[in-house]
Amino acid sequence: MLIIGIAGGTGCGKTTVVNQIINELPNEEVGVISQDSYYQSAPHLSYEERTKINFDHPRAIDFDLLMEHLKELKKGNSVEQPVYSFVKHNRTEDTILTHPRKVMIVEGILIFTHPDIRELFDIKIFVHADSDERLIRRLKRDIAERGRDIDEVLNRYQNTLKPMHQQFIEPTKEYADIIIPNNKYNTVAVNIVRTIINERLL
Ligand SMILES: Nc1ncnc2c1ncn2[C@@H]1O[C@H](COP(=O)(O)OP(=O)(O)O)[C@@H](O)[C@H]1O
Ligand SMILES: O=c1ccn([C@@H]2O[C@H](COP(=O)(O)O)[C@@H](O)[C@H]2O)c(=O)[nH]1
Repeated sequence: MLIIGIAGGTGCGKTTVVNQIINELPNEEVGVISQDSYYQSAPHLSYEERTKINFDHPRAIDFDLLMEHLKELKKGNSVEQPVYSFVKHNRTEDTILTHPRKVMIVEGILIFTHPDIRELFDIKIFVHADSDERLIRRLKRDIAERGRDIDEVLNRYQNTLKPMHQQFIEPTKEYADIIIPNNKYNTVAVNIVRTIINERLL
């Protein structure tokens, strides 16, 4: 199994890049795991309390479960990937049965901060977009898709997202084998990664 890690700050375009990469690849050969599915479950907290969680700190992620699932997939076993609700800020009751594939792509803002998880990646890719681009994209996306308003996004950006990005996410760029500039859609980079995957699938 080839495991590719794709990291980068919120709004840099990780999910979009992954979708572009896997589009046109046979879906029985390539699977995706999203770090977002592994936000800690917090059913004991009220909605109000959950809105105050710092979701951009590594402790917000259930890395133990993510590690366990990646190891199981590597062994050839299927896992139940949790489903997370950004609207409720909580893990849902649902899971997605995820089967091992020849190529597994793992994407998320903090996946390169965890040394043992970093070790599992055969290829590490960091997607870069400037912080103003990322903020604009995040504003539009979170208002359109994640039930937020402009104040929520800007407050979170100033209070946690920006400092956490600088402390935890940006420094992990140094672990990357490939850095994809993504201020604009980068079809050349997407095609290069797809070529690498296709070679593995031959
Ligand atoms: N290169 C790009 N140029 C303009 N908009 C983009 C680009 N890549 C992604 N987007 C848009 O920005 C938003 C955030 O992208 P997304 O892929 O969800 O980022 P991430 O997964 O890194 O948070 C989405 O609405 C997406 O359509
Ligand atoms: O309940 C939540 C959990 C996370 N977030 C934010 O999501 C991003 C990471 O997801 P991307 O898809 O990479 O943008 C992170 O910056 C958290 O702040 C949230 O808003 N609510």
